[in-house]
Amino acid sequence: MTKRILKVAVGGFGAIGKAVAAALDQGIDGLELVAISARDVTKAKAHMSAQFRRSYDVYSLDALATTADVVVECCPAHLLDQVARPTLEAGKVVVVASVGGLLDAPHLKEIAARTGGRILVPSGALLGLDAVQAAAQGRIDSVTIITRKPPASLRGAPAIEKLGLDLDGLTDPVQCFAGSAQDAINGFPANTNVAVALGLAGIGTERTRVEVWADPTVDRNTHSITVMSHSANMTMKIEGIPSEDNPRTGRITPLSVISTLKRLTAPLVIGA
Ligand SMILES: NC(=O)C1=CN([C@@H]2O[C@H](COP(=O)(O)OP(=O)(O)OC[C@H]3O[C@@H](n4cnc5c(N)ncnc54)[C@H](OP(=O)(O)O)[C@@H]3O)[C@@H](O)[C@H]2O)C=CC1
Ligand SMILES: O=C([O-])CC(=O)C(=O)O
Repeated sequence: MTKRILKVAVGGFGAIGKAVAAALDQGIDGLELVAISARDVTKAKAHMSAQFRRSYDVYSLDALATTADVVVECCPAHLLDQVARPTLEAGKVVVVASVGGLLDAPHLKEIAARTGGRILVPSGALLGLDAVQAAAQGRIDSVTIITRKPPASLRGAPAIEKLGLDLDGLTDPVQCFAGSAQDAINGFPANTNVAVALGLAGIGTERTRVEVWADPTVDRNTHSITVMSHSANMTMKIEGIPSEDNPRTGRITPLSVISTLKRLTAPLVIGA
């Protein structure tokens, strides 16, 4: 019997999308890149012809599902629905990077339940979601995530604009937010997807406590997590190196997406 090859499309060609597409272009057993989506099509084609083994078709976000079995969403969060809805309506798999966008789109889960489509959320820039989900099968008492980022990684966040914080002038760490993951994502839509993922894995985004710090003393996107539960207490920390393309996004995030894609066809799955 021949192994099934899954056709993959990548929606968004920024820090995550380019890295995921590049890995697929290099060749991953069981997966085939068939299309990408980009806002600037000319730039994307130039990138592919300079950096990739071959060039791939460029589709609009909402058309990716017509050509692929699995669509990777890695575009700005407000476009999540354009990628995910048609993919799920077709009963296919969407891998979501903009996890925060899921909070505004409960209908996506309903569509998936109706059609047999699936929404997969990789660990992204976080760690330990497997253990948090295991603990959530029993009783979790509290979940806290403290995010410290180099000031440049927070540039453009609506909460920073609202605070009027001069990120370039910071010499000491400044707490920019304390509250729930549900609220954090509104102020930091490109910085607290991890907090939303943690909330969805554990006790929900309302009960998951978040702090965000602009910290000129760190050069990594640092997330420290504490979970108190009936089965285990956890303290976890990840120091992600910001990517060259987009300092808001750590280098590990596209690697996490690739790991999720590989597990779709792998004969042995660890940490499932
Ligand atoms: N789950 C997690 O742990 C993490 C999640 N994220 C989230 O993942 C998402 C992607 O992140 P990242 O790759 O860093 O973001 P980038 O901004 O680097 O890339 C997004 C890409 O989408 C493109 N785009 C914009 N509009 C369209 C459109 N209409 N059609 C096709 N493409 C479009 C942008 O093009 P252009 O640049 O030309 O506008 C850009 O290239 C974000 O929502 C981010 O917040 C990020 C880090 C961690
Ligand atoms: O890379 C990171 O540190 C995480 C991030 O931006 C996010 O969760 O949105």
